Order: sequence, then C-alpha cells, then structure tokens
Amino acid sequence: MSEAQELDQLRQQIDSLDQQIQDLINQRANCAQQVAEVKQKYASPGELVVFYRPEREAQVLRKVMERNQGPLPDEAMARLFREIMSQCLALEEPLQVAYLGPEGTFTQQAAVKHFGHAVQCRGQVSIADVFREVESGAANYGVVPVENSTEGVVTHTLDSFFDSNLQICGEVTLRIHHHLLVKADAEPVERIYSHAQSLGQCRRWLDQNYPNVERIAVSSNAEAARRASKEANAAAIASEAAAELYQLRIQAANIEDRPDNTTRFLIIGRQATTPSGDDKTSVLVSSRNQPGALYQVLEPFHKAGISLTRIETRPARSGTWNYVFFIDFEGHRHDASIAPLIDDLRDVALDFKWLGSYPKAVL
Ligand SMILES: C=C(O[C@@H]1C=C(C(=O)O)C=C[C@H]1O)C(=O)O
Repeated sequence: MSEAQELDQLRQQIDSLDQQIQDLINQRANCAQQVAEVKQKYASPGELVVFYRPEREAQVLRKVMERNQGPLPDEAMARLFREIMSQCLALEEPLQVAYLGPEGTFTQQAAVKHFGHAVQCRGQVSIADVFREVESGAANYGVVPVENSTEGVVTHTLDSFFDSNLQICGEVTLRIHHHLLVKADAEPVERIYSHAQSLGQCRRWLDQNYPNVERIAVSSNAEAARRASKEANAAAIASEAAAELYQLRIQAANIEDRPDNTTRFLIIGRQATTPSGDDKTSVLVSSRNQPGALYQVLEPFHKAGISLTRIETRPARSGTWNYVFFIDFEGHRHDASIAPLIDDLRDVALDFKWLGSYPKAVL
C-alpha cells in the first residue's frame, strides 16, 4: 500500500469514530436535559432548582481518570470531559460566573479550568464585588484566589467570609507562570507594573534583572498589562493570556522565583454541596487570645484523627486581641467522624462558622 492509501484508510477510520463520538456526546447531552427535567419535577413550589452539582462533576472526572487506558494522558482526557460536561450543563442552565477580573487574570483562567468554556464569565473589580454578585443572585457562582504557594494567603478573600453567608462549593489550583511583558518596539523599561502578589512571586528575578527599576503594585496583572500597553517605558508582569489580550511581547518568560508556583482558588455559591467521596471542609473558629488557645483549637482534630490541610490566623475585627482561625480539613460535614469534632470545637471556640464542604480539586 502507498502512503496515500494508508493515510486514506486511517482517516476513514477517524471519520467513522468521530461520527460515533458525536452521536454519543449528543446522547449524553440529551440525558443531561432529562436530568434537568427531573430536577425541576421534584422541586417544591418556589424552590430554586440547582442544576450545577459540583460533587457529581468531581465524581465523573475522577472516574474518567481512573478508567483511562491511554494513549491520551489522564489529565488530557479529563479536560475533554470537563468541556463536554460544561456544554451539557449549559443546556440545563447557562451559568453566570463572577470572577476577580478584569479579563486576562489568573482567576479567569481558574474559572474556565473549573467550569469549562460554556459558562458566562463576568469580571469584577474586587473580591468584595465577586462576593456581592453571588450574594445578590446576579451570578450563580464566584471564583476568588485564596492562597499562593510562594506569597501565602489572600487576606481579602478570607476576611470576606466574616460577613458573608456564602458557601465554598469547590476549589481549583492553577500553576502560575509570570512573564515580563513589553510593547513590540523596544523601549528602556523604567516602571514595572503588576499585582503585589505577583511582584512578590518574582522578587528575586526582579532584584537580579531590574534592581533599580520602580515596581508599582496595581489592582490586577491584567490592569498592569493594560497600562504597559498604553504608557511609554512601562512593562508588566502578567500571564500569556494578558499578553495576547493587550498585544504585548514576552520579553522574559517564566520569571517566577519558584518553579512550582501555584495558586489555589475557591468557588463560592449559595448552596451547600453533598459528599463526593473525597472532600475537604473549611471552617472559621474564633478564640480568645489566651495561653493554649491554638492548642485547644487543634486538639479536637488530633483526637478525631482528622488531617488538617491548612490553618491561617487572622485578627478578629471584634475584640482587639481575639483571633480567628481559618481551618481546612479532610472530610465532609456529613461524615460521621466530623460531628464529635465539631461538638468539641464549639466547646472551646468563641464563635464557629461552617464555610463549606466541597470536592477536592480533581484537575
Ligand atoms: C447531568 C447533571 O447535571 C449537571 C451536568 C453534569 C454532567 O454533564 O455530567 C453533572 C452534574 C451537573 O453539574 C447531573 O446532575 O447529573
């Protein structure tokens, strides 16, 4: 057989497989539409029907990865299914997702990674605005950054939970690559704009390469890129997406000090999430600033044999020297082992608040 004949045969096979895949995807979409009808049928009058089910989506993605035989890698296959589910859910209900904008931020990338491309993403100017959009019902869900492996916690996000009744219904992590972006025509760089977190994540690189250039913190990396595209002698530290959006050139790529630089984002919504089988729970516990306070808060976890995944301390706004602990731990609020732990915590805490139980990030 000639090369042309062999290719022709294989391409016929691909065409036939594509047709089957397409038919199957539409059968799946049809099932999702029926799922929507069932959800509506069993809703009580006036009840808000919840179409998006993070626990089910996490289970679907985990199954895809478990049964995957290759040659496509598990994660690549899961990303394909992420998009299929996104389109299926859009047939049930087109979701509105508020994120910390503007367009081109890492938070927008995190939103797309978590929900897929079939949602309507709306950029907000602040973390408080993301909370407000979801609280008011203008958006179904919100996406906000919460911690970075190099720079630590995003305090605005944690503090927003003090006054909010929103629930955490998911988490997503993103590897963060920063680039130094400049305009196409080379000008000497006199100012570098970026978000304070990103300036911190590239501190060593900046000290080595631009020790005497002014670093200016702005509200987001995308805003930094916008300024660099407009002003003379300015550069920005931002993502590849921001470079494309503002037509900037990548002068130096991957300038983050730590190669494993990762940011974790939270998905916030108005409903609680049921167990997915591999979940995390976040709570807020406040205590008096007295000797042994942290020990008292941690002891119930040790007793219950529950692993903490994170603990952050913030000063409480009520009472000058009281502290609030933001604690993430493994398990779901409905797990049998959690109830006695919470009873013990309530005994030692001044205040206790559930922030949500949610599936651990799959992708
Ligand atoms: C189909 C459902 O609704 C949505 C779509 C899903 C999917 O396409 O698999 C999964 C969960 C929901 O977000 C469902 O609840 O099963």
